[in-house]
Amino acid sequence: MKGKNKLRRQELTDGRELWIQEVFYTLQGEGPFSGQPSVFVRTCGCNLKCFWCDTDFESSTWRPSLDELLETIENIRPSFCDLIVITGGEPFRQNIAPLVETLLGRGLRVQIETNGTLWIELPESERLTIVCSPKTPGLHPDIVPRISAYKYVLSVDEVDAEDGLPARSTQKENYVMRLFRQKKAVAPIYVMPRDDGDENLNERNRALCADIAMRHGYTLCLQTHKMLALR
Ligand SMILES: C[S@@+](CC[C@H](N)C(=O)[O-])C[C@H]1O[C@@H](n2cnc3c(N)ncnc32)[C@H](O)[C@@H]1O
Ligand SMILES: Nc1nc2[nH]cc(C(=O)O)c2c(=O)[nH]1
Ligand code: SF4
Ligand SMILES: [Mg+2]
Repeated sequence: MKGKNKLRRQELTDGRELWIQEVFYTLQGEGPFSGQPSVFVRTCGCNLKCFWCDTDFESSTWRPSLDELLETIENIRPSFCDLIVITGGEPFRQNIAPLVETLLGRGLRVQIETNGTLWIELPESERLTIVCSPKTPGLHPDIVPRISAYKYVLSVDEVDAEDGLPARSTQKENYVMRLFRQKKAVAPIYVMPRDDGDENLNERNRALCADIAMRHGYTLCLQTHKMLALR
C-alpha cells in the first residue's frame, strides 16, 4: 500500500471468520517455493506501513467464514496443487490458526509470508513453512525459532557494507536502521530486489541482489510473477 495503509493491531478472534483481500491460483513468485503452482490467500490489514509496499490489502469487504474460505480454496485448487500460501497484509494480524490447522489436516502444504513481528501459536509440521521478510530491527521472539527462511528486500544505497542486508528503515524513507539479523545463521537467506516502480532503479536493484548473493552466499529470488504478468 506504499505506506498509505492504516496501521492495524493484531485482532485475536476465534479465527472462524477472516477479513480476506483475495484468493487466487498462481505460481509462487518468491522465496524457496518459487515456480510452484499455489493457491494464494491474501489476508487484509497490516500492523506496519512500508513506504515501498507493492500490495493492496485494504480494499476488500469480504469476511468469509472459515468454511466459505476453505470452499473457495478448493474450488480453484487443481488436485495436483498442494501448496497454499497465506500472505497479506500481515497474516499473523488475524487468528489464522484454524485455517492453517485445517489445511495441514487435509495433507496440504502451507507457506506463510510474514513480516515476523506478530505470532499466533501454530502446530509444528514439516508441511508448514514460515518465510519471514524482516521490516524491523526486532521480531516477535516466538516466531524466530519457527522461521524456515528469511527473504530480505534490497535496494541500492540502502544495504550494510558488512553483510549486504538492509540498513534502512522500511517505515521511514532514508532513515538509518539495521533490520533484524539472525544471531546464528540457521535459516537460509534469500535476497530479492525491491520493486520501486522504476525500471532503471529495478535493474540496479536486481544487479545489487545478484552481487550480494554471490558475495555472501545468499540465494537470489526475483518476483517472477511480475515478469510473467501473473498475479
Ligand atoms: C506484500 S508482503 C505481505 C506479507 C508480509 N506482510 C511481509 O511483508 O512479508 C509479501 C512480500 O512482498 C514483499 N514486497 C512488498 N513490497 C515489495 C516491493 N515493492 N518490492 C519487492 N518486494 C516487495 C514483502 O517483503 C514480502 O516478502
Ligand atoms: N505470484 C505471486 N507470488 C507471490 N509471492 C509472495 C507474494 C505476496 O504478495 O505475498 C506473491 C504474489 O503476490 N504473487
Ligand atoms: S509488512 Fe508486508 S504487507 Fe505490511 S506494509 Fe510491509 S510489505 Fe506491505
Ligand atoms: Mg505480491
